Amino acid sequence: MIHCEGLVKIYKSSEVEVVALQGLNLTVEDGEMMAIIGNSGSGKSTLLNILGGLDRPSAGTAVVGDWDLLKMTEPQLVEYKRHTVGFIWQNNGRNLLPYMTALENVETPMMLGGKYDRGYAKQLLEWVGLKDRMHSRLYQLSGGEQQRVAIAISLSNKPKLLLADEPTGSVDSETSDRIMDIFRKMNRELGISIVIVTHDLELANKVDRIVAIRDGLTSTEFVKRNDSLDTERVPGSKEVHEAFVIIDRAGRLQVPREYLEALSIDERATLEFDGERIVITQPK
Ligand SMILES: Nc1ncnc2c1ncn2[C@@H]1O[C@H](COP(=O)(O)OP(=O)(O)OP(=O)(O)O)[C@@H](O)[C@H]1O
Repeated sequence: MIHCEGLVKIYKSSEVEVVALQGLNLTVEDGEMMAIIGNSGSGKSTLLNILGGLDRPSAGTAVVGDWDLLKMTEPQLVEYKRHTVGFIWQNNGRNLLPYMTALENVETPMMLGGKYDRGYAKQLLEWVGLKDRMHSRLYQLSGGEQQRVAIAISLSNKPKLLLADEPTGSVDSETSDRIMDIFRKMNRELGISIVIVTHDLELANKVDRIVAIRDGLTSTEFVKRNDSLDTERVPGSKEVHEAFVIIDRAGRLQVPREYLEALSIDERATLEFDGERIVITQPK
């Protein structure tokens, strides 16, 4: 579904240049539900905005389905946003119309996209648990309910890929669980690929794969250890993820800063290979 290689994003203003993505690699399979984690400023939103067609990459490869995000013309970008991706923000106020009902809020983008389908709009609201509130105006709904309307809207164009930037950032833990259940259901039943950006490790643990971004590069990947086990059916089971460091085609990997600091390794290190292990040490 997603293939990024050597992806670079540079923000330029008159005085400064910020390299937000420095050659990032990421692959997401069709039908996968995964999370991206990373510290503030690591480049998570930049990546999501590029994948959502809201921002243009500076260099590298970024392909989503059949679309090449570096080569797309403006009209193709509009087409892409309209039919291939759905987007959910933490603060969805900018998408929702407060004096319209939940149903009208879902129907409006359908009309703009030329695919009006009232039955499907109602079905979406039912899926997100708002069957009884679909005729309520937005300002009459709680923050969590509004977030669920935003999820219904993001699915209104029947996207193949759903991008969610901190989707549970402003709701309580019960609503957060509910939102994750909805994502899981959409992923399983509609086969939508889902990428969730989050600070919340609890949330990230509910997906099969987590990719950590550090300084604009994918650094570590965590894969659920026993993904053949349906953990939802095993009460009290803890989901276990195994950590892998990501190595790109050129053999580059990111060594966690705390490891380097603990060994006082600065610009150079010694690399030894003993036939089984590669050992990084401080130069003698
Ligand atoms: N429009 C912009 N102009 C200039 N610099 C930007 C712009 N947007 C982001 N940046 C910079 O790019 C880097 C990555 O920002 P980004 O918003 O992608 O990080 P993030 O991981 O999503 O952070 P957070 O978790 O705080 O949202 C940061 O150094 C940020 O200051």
